[in-house]
Amino acid sequence: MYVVVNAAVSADGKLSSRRRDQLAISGDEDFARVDRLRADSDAVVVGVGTVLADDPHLTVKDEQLRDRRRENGRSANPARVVVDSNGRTPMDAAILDDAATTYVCLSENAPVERRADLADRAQLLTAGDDRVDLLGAFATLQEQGLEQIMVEGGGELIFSLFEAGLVDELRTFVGPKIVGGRDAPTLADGEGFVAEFPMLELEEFDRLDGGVLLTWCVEGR
Ligand SMILES: NC(=O)C1=CN([C@@H]2O[C@H](COP(=O)(O)OP(=O)(O)OC[C@H]3O[C@@H](n4cnc5c(N)ncnc54)[C@H](OP(=O)(O)O)[C@@H]3O)[C@@H](O)[C@H]2O)C=CC1
Ligand SMILES: Nc1nc(O)c(N)c(N[C@@H]2O[C@H](COP(=O)(O)O)[C@@H](O)[C@H]2O)n1
Repeated sequence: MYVVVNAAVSADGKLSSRRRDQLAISGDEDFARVDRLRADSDAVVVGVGTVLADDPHLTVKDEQLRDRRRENGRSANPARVVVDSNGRTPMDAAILDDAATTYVCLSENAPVERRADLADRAQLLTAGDDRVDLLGAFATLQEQGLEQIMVEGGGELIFSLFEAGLVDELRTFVGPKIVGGRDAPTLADGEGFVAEFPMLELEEFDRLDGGVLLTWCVEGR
């Protein structure tokens, strides 16, 4: 399995504003790059915080990219995965439509009624007692044949994935905007590291959309 985390941050490192609703940081060029990365992936993963905040669809937008996937014997869209300990994904969430297979990763704590509802629209997998155990969940996704994984956020999930040692590559678009706010989400939130910080090696940097795309490899992976 190879895990790429992709996110867009403002020049001051925020994923969105303190209101935690969807904020366009990328421009057209970067959104097109993200679409190509989705098209190259077997699955696109987000945390339930992103589902509740953004209601993302997580599909490939460019028809030619979807056609190319079909020509290669793949589904038009990659699978979608939401990490959701208690089954909080709303039944009318865009990721539960029939545009792609969706996996909901739950913990043992998820109420039976929520499981029953979600099972109508998604494949359920369970890992962890109170919170999703990411190592367990990602191992199950790999058993399902999902090898090339793209993670789109948000900050809580990205931190936990680094903590679990699951990230191979980080692609960060840094956009020309200041958002500010001590409570605005950043690329890696969670509890934060105080020692044994994950270290990165810069592989590439490219100017686009008035900002910069940074491609980092995680040391030791
Ligand atoms: N600019 C960008 O590229 C992007 C921006 N965003 C923005 O980010 C914000 C959402 O981010 P955020 O609030 O951090 O939410 P996340 O999408 O990171 O989801 C976090 C939630 O996932 C669940 N979860 C389950 N297991 C774990 C685990 N092991 N580790 C971490 N989380 C786990 C938790 O909820 P529970 O306990 O209920 O399971 C947790 O609260 C929004 O404002 C959105 O707009 C999001 C994506 C990309
Ligand atoms: N790459 C990127 N740039 C931004 O500026 C963003 N706000 C995001 N957000 C992510 O894209 C998801 C929306 O996907 P759909 O268009 O609905 O398919 C959103 O939930 C974030 O994960 N990404």
